[in-house]
Amino acid sequence: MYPETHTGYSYEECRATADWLLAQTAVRPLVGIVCGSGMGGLADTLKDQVAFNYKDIPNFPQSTVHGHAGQLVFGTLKGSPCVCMQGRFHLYEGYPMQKITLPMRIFKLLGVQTVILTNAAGGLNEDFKVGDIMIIKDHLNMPGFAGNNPLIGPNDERFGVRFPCMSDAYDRELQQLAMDIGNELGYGDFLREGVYCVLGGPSFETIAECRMLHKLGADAVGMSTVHEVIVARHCGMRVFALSLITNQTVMDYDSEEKANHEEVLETGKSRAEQLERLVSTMVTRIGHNNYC
Ligand SMILES: O=P(O)(O)O[C@@H]1C[C@H](O)[C@@H](CO)O1
Ligand SMILES: Nc1nc2[nH]cnc2c(=O)[nH]1
Repeated sequence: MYPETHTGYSYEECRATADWLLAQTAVRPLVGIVCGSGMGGLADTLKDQVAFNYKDIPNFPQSTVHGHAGQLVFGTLKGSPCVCMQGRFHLYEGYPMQKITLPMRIFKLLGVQTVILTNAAGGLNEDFKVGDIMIIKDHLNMPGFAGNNPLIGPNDERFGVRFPCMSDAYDRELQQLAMDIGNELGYGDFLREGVYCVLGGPSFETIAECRMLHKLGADAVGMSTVHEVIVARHCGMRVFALSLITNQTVMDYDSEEKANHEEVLETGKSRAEQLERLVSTMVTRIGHNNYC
């Protein structure tokens, strides 16, 4: 009934992957973290690490992008048990959406309650600067408008309902917590909030596309996160996400600027320490069983 590309992995296959991982580590993570381009250093801050190469994990895809190491790292962040994806999967790598988002279901079956996602994004909001950290309050799912959603295909109720709500995709308590911590850490000058728009990539946007996305209400544009968020919410995990504004998108035909991946990775490096401090402080302050 459904084409092969829309069937994804079964509940039993996801369970087998999660059980394989649980058998090899004593860490029982309550928080799952996904590192964006150039932000993999976050995983290095975990203590008592047990790390797995993606190629060794049953059913896992491989990372093919520079700046995404391809390791799943278990450990503790200031005493809190976590699992961290040092490298994520993108549509443009050629994987079906069900494969890109498989790790969210594995997180859920490992016992994760809260997912923290980071990404590199181009700034569309003219008030944003390179190096700003944007707390994501909502998203525009452009591939979704064209009928590409990771939940297309048979729905297994053991993961979640057929028609999940997305008006509460980004947890408001966690957004407030991030804002409070950011202000305490003195990040007020570069901490923002806004709407993230996902496109398929890998080409960066044209000037006309950037102008259109801005008019549609997007503050930043990228190539990830949204599909993971949809699957994480579908299976009932709380979600917090942030974008590092690694480049300002080009909106002007007189501009000489050109988006490039090297700049993205450079900005990631230059903000790595602040980003790591924000995320690790959040992890220590997140309550579980749905309380903050
Ligand atoms: O994984 P993220 O969303 O951080 O990666 C962004 C989008 C592309 O993969 C890459 C472009 O430089 O960075
Ligand atoms: N689509 C898109 N993704 C990005 N990732 C980092 N910068 C950008 C950008 O300008 N556009």
